Order: sequence, then C-alpha cells, then structure tokens
Amino acid sequence: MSIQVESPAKMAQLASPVEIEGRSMAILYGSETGNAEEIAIELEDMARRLHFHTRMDEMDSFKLSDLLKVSLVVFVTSTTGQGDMPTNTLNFWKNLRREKLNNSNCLGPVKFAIFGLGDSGYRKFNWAARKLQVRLLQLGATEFFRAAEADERHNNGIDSIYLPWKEEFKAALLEKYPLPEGTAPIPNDQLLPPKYSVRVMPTMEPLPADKSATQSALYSHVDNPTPLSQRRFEHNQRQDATFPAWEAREDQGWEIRTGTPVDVLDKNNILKDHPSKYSLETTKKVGPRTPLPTRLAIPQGVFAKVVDNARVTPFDHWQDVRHIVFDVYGGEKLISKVSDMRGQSILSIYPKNYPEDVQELINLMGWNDVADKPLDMSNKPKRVFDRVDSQPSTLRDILTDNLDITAIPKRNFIRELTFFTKNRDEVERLWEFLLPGNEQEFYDYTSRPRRTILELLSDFPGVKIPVERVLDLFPVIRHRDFSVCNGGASLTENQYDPDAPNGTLPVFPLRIEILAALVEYKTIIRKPRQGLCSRYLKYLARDTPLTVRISPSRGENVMMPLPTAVQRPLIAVATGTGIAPIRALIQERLEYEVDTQVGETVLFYGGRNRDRDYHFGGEWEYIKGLTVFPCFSRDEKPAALEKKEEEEKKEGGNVWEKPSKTEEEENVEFGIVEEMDPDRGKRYVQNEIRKRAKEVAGLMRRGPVVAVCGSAGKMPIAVRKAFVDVLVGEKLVRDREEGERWLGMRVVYWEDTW
Ligand SMILES: Cc1cc2nc3c(=O)[nH]c(=O)nc-3n(C[C@H](O)[C@H](O)[C@H](O)COP(=O)(O)O)c2cc1C
Repeated sequence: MSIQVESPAKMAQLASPVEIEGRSMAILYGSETGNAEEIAIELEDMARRLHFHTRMDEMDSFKLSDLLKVSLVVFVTSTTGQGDMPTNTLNFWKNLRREKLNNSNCLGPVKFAIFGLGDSGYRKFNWAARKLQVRLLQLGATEFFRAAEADERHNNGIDSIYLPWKEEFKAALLEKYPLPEGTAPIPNDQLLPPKYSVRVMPTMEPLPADKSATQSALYSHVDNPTPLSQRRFEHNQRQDATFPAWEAREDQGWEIRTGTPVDVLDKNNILKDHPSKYSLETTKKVGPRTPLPTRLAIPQGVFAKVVDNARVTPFDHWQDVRHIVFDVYGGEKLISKVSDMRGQSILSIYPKNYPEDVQELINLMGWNDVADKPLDMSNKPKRVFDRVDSQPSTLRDILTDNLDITAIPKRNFIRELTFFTKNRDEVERLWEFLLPGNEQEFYDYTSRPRRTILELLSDFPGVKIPVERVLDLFPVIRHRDFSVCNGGASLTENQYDPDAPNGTLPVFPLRIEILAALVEYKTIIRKPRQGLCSRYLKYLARDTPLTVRISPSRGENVMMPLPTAVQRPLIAVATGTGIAPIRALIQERLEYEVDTQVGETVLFYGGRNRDRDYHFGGEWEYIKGLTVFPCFSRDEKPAALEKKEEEEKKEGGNVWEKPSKTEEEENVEFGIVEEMDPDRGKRYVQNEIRKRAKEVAGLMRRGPVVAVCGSAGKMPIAVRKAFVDVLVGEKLVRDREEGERWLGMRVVYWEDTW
C-alpha cells in the first residue's frame, strides 16, 4: 500500500476544513474511563473532514439551550453503575429531566444521533443511551440517524458495532448535508490543523538536571506499619539513579522465575479467576523514583496529605490491597459537605506519571532541549491542570501531571502518528492497524497485551511528535474514584492549614480512608503491567501532599442512611474491596446511636481466604448490633486448589484453559439458578444468604436497607436472586415476580458495584 506522507517539516501545509453556513455539529459525550470520549474524538475528526464546524465536549459542559444552536448533535455515552449515566453527564441529565420541560416540545428543532457503549453482562444494558434517547424524543427532538448500542462483550469489543455504524453515519451525513460543488471531504491521510495550541517559550533556562531527582528522592518510599514493610522501608533507598537499569533487572527477575510469559489477558475477571497465572510473583525491593509531589489546581479540589499507606494483604498474596489514609484540609465547608454525604462519598485521586517514563518519552521524541522550558498553552483541554505554584508549566510538567503516556493506544493516536514519521515502513505498519478487516491485529497489538503508548513509540523510533501536537495527541489523565471506607466526619487533632497565611488559627483536617486494590499483572510483554493509578498509589509516601476531590457516591439510586433509614435493619453484602463503602455505612450508622435506635446490621462478607482477604475482618467484633457471616470460597478445599495452582505453574502459566464447566454448571455453582441446594456450591455470599433464610426473612419483614457492594457481573445478580429465593422459600411472597416487587417496594435496595 502506498501512502503519501507529509513530513513533519511540511506540517504548516495543513488541510483546513472550510466554513460552510448551516453545517455545524456538537459531539457530546459521557464517559467514565475514556471509551466514549475516544469515540467522540473520532467522530469529531470525521465531521471536520466533512467540513462541519464542530464542538466536542463532555455533556456537562454544554448548556441545554446550546443544543438549538447547531445543525446536529451526536451523543456518545457509556452506561455506568447499574444502568446509570456517567458522572460527567449528571448535570446535563438533571437539566434535561426538569419537570417544567415536560410537554414543552422545547427541543423541536434539534436533530440528534446517539451512540451508546455498554456491556451486556450488566442487567441494564446500555440504559444511559436508551434513557437519553427517550427523553430527547419526549422533548420533541428528531432522531437524525439510527441509534447504536455497542457491547464490550463482542469479539472485537465496541468496534464490532461502532465501525460499521460510523461508515453508515458518514454516508447519511453526506447524503443529507451534501457538500457544495468544488468542495470534497478531506482525505484521512491529510493532517488537520491542531485543536489546541501549545508553544514553547524560549525565555526560561532549563531546570538544573538534578533538581527533580533530589526532591523526588524524599518521597520514594512506601510507608507501611507492618514489620515486613518496615524492612522494605529500610531498604527502600534509591540504589540506582539511571533508569531503567534497576527496574529492568527486576522485571527480568519475574520472567525467569515463571518461565514463558503469558499471552492472554482479554477476558473480564480473568486476573481474579486465575491469579496464579497472571499475578506477579515478586515484590520489588526498590521502588522507582516517584513524581514530584507538586499539587494541581483542580477545580473543587482540596488539599490532602498522606497519613498512612499500608498493604493489608500478605506479601505472598496475588493482590496488593492498600488501606490508604489521608488528612484532607477543606475547612468547615468540606466537613459539612462530607457529613451530608452520610457515609457515601467518593475520593477522586489524580495519578501522575513516573519521572523515568517521562524521560524515556522525552528521549524518544528528541525533546530534551525544550522539555524544561515554559509552555504557552493559550488553548488547552479543560482537564489539563496547572500546578498550584502558578509557574508556567513546562513540557515535562504536563507529561508528568496531565498526559496519559502509558494508556493503551487508541486508533486516533495511531492514525495521527502516521503524519509524524518519515519512515515509510513505519507509516505502512501503522496504517495496517487501521485498515478495515484488521481489527483483530490492532486488538492483538494494543489491548490484548495491554501495550502502552510509550511502548508503541519505542517500537516506532522514526516517529517524532511535534511539541505543538502533544495536547491533541495524548489522552488526558483521568482521575480514579475510590469509595471512602470510613464513616462519620472523623476529624483529626488540630493542625495548621498548610494553605492558610501565617498566623491563622489551626484547623481540624478531615480523615478520609480508602481501600485500593492495585492492578498489577503480567502479559506477553516482558515488563509487568501496572495501572497508572496503582503504580502511583503503591509508592505514595507518608506526608505526600496532593490535590483530591470529594464528592457524593454517584448514580441515581444512591441510598442515604437518613435517620429513618438508620432505624431500619441493614443487610449488607460485600465481596473483596466492596467492603469499603459498607464499612463507611456501618461506621456512619454508629454516629446516630446517641439519639436514635439504630437498626441491627447483618453483614455477608465474601472473599477467597480468611487469612488473605478478610479486609477489616478484625474490626467487626467490636461493633454493637452487628452480625457477620463471612464466607470464603477457597478455604473449603485448600488441598485441591493448591494442586490445581501447582499444575498451572508447571504449565508455565501461559495456557488459557477452556473452562472445565459449562455456563450452566457455573451458574449452579454460583447460585444463579433457581432453587438450588445452598450446600452444593462454594461458599459464596448468595449461598450463605439462602442458608440463613430464616434470619434474612425476619429482617425482610421489617423493610430493611439492603446494600450490595463489590465486583459487578454475576455477584449482584446472584445475590438478588438469593434474596428473592428467600422471600419465596419463607413464604413471604407467592412467586418470584412478587418477590421482585417486594424488593422494589418494601426494601431500600442499593448496589454499588464495579
Ligand atoms: C462500574 C461499571 C459499571 C457498568 N455498568 C454498566 C451497565 O449498567 N450497563 C451497561 O450496559 N454497561 C455497563 N458498564 C460497561 C461500560 O458501559 C463499558 O465498559 C463502556 O465501554 C465504558 O465506557 P467509558 O470508558 O466511556 O465509560 C459498566 C462498566 C463499569 C466499569
């Protein structure tokens, strides 16, 4: 295939869309982890090439009245929670649902199209897109093109539906909005002008080379209270300053020990279901250099300081779960806001890239001369935050704080790279990934092994991205949300607010705790995979300052334990780190004990092994009115399991076994089928609920609050079925249908799963 390549030097000759009256498009997205945003970016690129004047933004940044100002609106939204709208659509959605708009036909002139992203493993498949579509039609808007519902479970994921939809959509646009004579669509192999503007300002001298090294060394340890981690702490001095020598040595370590690497990590839950295959065996003795603890000017952000960062799972356990404690300085306002959230709050953390990764990218791109000079960013994405110190950001700063250089590369990114290499072989190889019919190759190279942008760029050394394009090309780092796991507005001893001017009164910081399961695993790529946030949290040291955000639990069915709800019994079901919001709820209820009769609490906790993942298990016996039924799926047959894991190890851990059980058998074991014998399956929470039918039915009669937290997928479905089984079995209702109605009307049923 031969492709005409623009050399970077000729970048000024860009193909610009022409202005055509009555040809404008808004592309509005709702996204939690970036998939919908990525599609919105692609659709905008397509629309610009068809000479539409475009505006692409999160739904929440768009006013309802602005919908009337464009020729077309394309909505791209994922579904989150249990059929919920994504967080960055909630304001827009609230406005759209205002009662006074009913029957107003206020969106009469609006033409729209919707693309939904979902996962058919969830009961409410693509509900966000469906709800949005229904409401827009109710308000008089017209659907310009058929809606699509992409399913992540499809063979090629979202693309299976998206790619053909996009082609049809493009054809419909050209048909209904024909271009004037003499104007043709801009072909895909011509570069469009950048959307954002970045310019290196030549004035500032580069920072001294060792400045960042000295400062970050102060923060390069994990502070754990356990004796083992104490030993780690003592050894945790940087031993080798020249990346990547030390880490690379460590990485080779695990590969030699485990034999052949693993090549498949493409199924949900695979890591959890086959921990011995994918988890890393060693714990590193030396942590990498951590990013500078500079704080970011995040809107509604508050200042926080790390108080503790303790691993709560044993070191030889496959999963590193952290209990991380922060002091948050938000003053009276924050304290009252958190009290209002009543044990259901979310802490958002903004992770950063590590200095060695940033330096590697700078080397690869040849940016060493400009990396530490200030940038003029007159137009930048909203989520590119400045640092609090108000110095102009440098390229190194934004690569550290804002741009996700270790994300899995998406199609847009690869397509743009074709413009920035002079090497024709590279251009052809990059294009190969993008050609129709090559979706599998693209997936095998990117998502399957979880290859990062940085790794892709080192596979294509001819690619040199101009600094002016960085904001257009790299995805922006997304914050990660964690359920706060302590309740009550717990204040710590008075301290001085580090942000306040000298001489002001001491403040009481708010203590906020989270339980974070770090994502670390191996694939065919030699270097272990680590989530960006996991890596950041793993080495987050005591006293590290950072900016965080605290917000109420999302979703439309958030259950607030208001005083009346507190008097009801609570049936809590938690698996693994799902215990975090439940612990917060339990602690929050205790706050009411002084002047209210708090209802009793029953907790069904599900884990694998009592001695490995019974998070906070030691705390329960001290809580009045709480009964706990812990169940551990792997404690029952340790010998058999050990044997199986040994066998997996001998095979080198690289063979993806077909499940030995059929879906139906798995469902029986998992308690999803009706009328099963609770003693037949493993010790899962749903089986335990059936086993305790009498106690559960007793609580059900009293209109309890039911809270189910943990992994999404089969667990919440199985648990709900178990509750219905109990209602039927204990003759509270005649049949399952009535049981479902009971749960809907007589119980406050809250799910928080992920
Ligand atoms: C915590 C969580 C909850 C989800 N809930 C649903 C759901 O209720 N219905 C659905 O169809 N998909 C659900 N999904 C699947 C997402 O919609 C899907 O992964 C999508 O690609 C995410 O796109 P985003 O990155 O733009 O948010 C859920 C995914 C997660 C992680």
